[in-house]
Amino acid sequence: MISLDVALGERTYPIHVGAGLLADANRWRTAIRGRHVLVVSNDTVAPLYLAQVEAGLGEYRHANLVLPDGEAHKTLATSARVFEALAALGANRDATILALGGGVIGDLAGFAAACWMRGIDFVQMPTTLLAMVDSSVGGKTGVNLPAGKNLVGAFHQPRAVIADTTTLATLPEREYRAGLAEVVKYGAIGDAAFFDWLERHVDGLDARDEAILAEAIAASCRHKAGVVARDEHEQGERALLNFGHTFGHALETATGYGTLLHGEAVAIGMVLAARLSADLGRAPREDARRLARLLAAFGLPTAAPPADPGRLLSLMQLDKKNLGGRLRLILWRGIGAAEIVPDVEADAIRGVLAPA
Ligand SMILES: NC(=O)c1ccc[n+]([C@@H]2O[C@H](COP(=O)([O-])OP(=O)(O)OC[C@H]3O[C@@H](n4cnc5c(N)ncnc54)[C@H](O)[C@@H]3O)[C@@H](O)[C@H]2O)c1
Ligand SMILES: O=C(O)C(=O)C[C@@H](O)[C@H](O)[C@H](O)COP(=O)(O)O
Ligand SMILES: [Zn+2]
Repeated sequence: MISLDVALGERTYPIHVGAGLLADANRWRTAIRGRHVLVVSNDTVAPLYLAQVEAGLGEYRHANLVLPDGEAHKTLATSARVFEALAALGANRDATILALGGGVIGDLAGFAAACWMRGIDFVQMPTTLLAMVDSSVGGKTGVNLPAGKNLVGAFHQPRAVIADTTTLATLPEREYRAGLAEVVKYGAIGDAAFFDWLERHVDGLDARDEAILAEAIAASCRHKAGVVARDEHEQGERALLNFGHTFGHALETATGYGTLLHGEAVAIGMVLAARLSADLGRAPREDARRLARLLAAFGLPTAAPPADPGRLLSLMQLDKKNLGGRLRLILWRGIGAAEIVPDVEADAIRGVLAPA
């Protein structure tokens, strides 16, 4: 097992990554402070893993809420179902939500935890690669609106992250590959040596080699934990974690949530951001090609599906990073170096959005 902390003073919390952790209730029960526990999961994950979690909940007053699966359900309406379940359980301020699932469940259950009685504890129990390396860490919680991704949300840190890597055995191939996109992101934005390492370990990661995968998850969590500890509320450096996301979120919204997986949209978004950086003379074009090659080697898409560039641009205009009506994007200086660019010309963006 690998353990590391997200260092946030009194709110510091552990990330545990290892095989069999869901069944090891002693590991995660210490994160539960009160008597009431609501387990939030979905109808794909619950049949696989809920029993293991329930077995560890002996003396707690607990209930389960099993939601329909899918990004299309990461909505305000679904959060209302979590609030209703908390009310039915009689959950007070010392209640804890256990979020058992991928990033959709983590974001949604975390958002409900941030809102219920103005904030209760929650524990992230990620079961996808993407959730283990990214969404379970850092306290960004929220839901989508038809107008855009994650437009309603709160920063609310979990009490612990329990990543049981045995759950990855049942993760479908396409979802696994989508998780690799966020792993590549860490190398692309801030760690050229890690990027090189990923290039050398494509086969091992493809094969889900246990040791190589554990190293990739640990490295990703270390990156994210470091950034979050230094800039919890995205006043600066944390925005770099959004590399590829302004494009990616616009594509997810434009194509209807769930058509493109988040990781796939981010893969395409990173390629577009890298190409835009090269067009603007900020990054070597060969680095942009190298990034696209690595993503393609992981079986990820690198070109946008048909979508109206005007609509994409208007969706990008509602991105949370924009200030003063200006498009503020995460661009690139090349492998291992991303940067915040405060005022990117719409015409330059149109250039990379235009169908090839
Ligand atoms: N909060 C953050 O910092 C952050 C970071 C990255 C992504 N996100 C969000 O995370 C979401 C994407 O998360 P995701 O990629 O985990 O998608 P997801 O939660 O939809 O899970 C992917 C699919 O895998 C299934 N699944 C989950 N675990 C499984 C398992 N062990 N075995 C079999 N099937 C399993 C799910 O039911 C779902 O069908 C997006 O909404 C994205 O915006 C948030
Ligand atoms: O943790 C962060 O900060 C990130 O940006 C991580 C992203 O991978 C993630 O998709 C996040 O949900 C995007 O946040 P948003 O602020 O753009 O909605
Ligand atoms: Zn992301």
